[in-house]
Amino acid sequence: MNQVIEVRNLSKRYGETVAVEDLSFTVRPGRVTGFLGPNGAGKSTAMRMILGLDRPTGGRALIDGEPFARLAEPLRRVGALLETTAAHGGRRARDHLRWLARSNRIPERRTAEVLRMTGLENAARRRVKGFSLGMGRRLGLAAALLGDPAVLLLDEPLNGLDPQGILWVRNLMRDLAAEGRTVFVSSHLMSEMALTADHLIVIAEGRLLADTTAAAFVAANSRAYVRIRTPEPERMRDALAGAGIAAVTAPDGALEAEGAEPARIGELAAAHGLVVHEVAARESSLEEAFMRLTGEAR
Ligand SMILES: Nc1ncnc2c1ncn2[C@@H]1O[C@H](COP(=O)(O)OP(=O)(O)OP(=O)(O)O)[C@@H](O)[C@H]1O
Repeated sequence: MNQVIEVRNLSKRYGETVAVEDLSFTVRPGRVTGFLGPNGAGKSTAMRMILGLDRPTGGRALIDGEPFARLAEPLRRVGALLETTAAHGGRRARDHLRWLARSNRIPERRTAEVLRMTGLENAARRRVKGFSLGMGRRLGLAAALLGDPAVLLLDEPLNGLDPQGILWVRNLMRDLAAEGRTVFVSSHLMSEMALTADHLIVIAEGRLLADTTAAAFVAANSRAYVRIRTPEPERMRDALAGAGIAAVTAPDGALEAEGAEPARIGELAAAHGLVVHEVAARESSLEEAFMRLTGEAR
């Protein structure tokens, strides 16, 4: 079993709306792959097609070389958490999992294991309709883990979780990948994925924008610079240029200089008799880089 998710020229249209357009990528085991895109980018639609819940208008998605619909006992091969994953509200958490286990010939003792893994032991006998959003997500994860699957697809698993819950899910995903599983997780937050994912697949408006390691994305998109505020920006810019330091003007009129430390800039200002109101080392955020990248798609 190679545990690879393969998406080839996948497209989906809803009437006039293009949800996914000619998307191709491969998701490999042993690492967390983040599936990133702004709201409405087509992440959920692509995941639903991989899981055989939506029919593509073009292309195909394969898991272990087969369409999901052809996998025998799918819960034992692929665990999925979708934004719409729901349990019957009147059911108790444990009974919901037992019912799922029975339908996939999964031993009943596994339900206690996944309830423990997801921190729901004490809620096992509670009815699902009384669950908080975070507990519902935990129950969804418990269901995804039930069949001990080698492939996991998680659609926005961090939504609705408190900081503790976010940390817990992040560690869980990393552990699952370290065990050699394929972990494919969608998010609209770059900052979150930079902390969790080893590899990134970025889409906007249904199209692929980047397929890269998270480290390469961070290196390519984080920019260190020094922000300088002065009443004489033109003279400051000349002084910087004279020292071979390039600077650009920010929308608020401050200068942003690259390739020099704040101390060097302070010394230059003093040497030229320039008044400065601010000299600060800054780094552009990944969220900005992500917005630039996905914004350019428009
Ligand atoms: N059943 C549907 N009928 C019509 N249009 C749909 C349907 N499902 C999705 N769409 C449209 O397809 C596009 C992609 O939606 P999708 O939910 O896949 O995006 P997403 O990246 O998962 O966004 P989000 O982060 O908001 O969940 C959107 O324009 C959406 O309105």
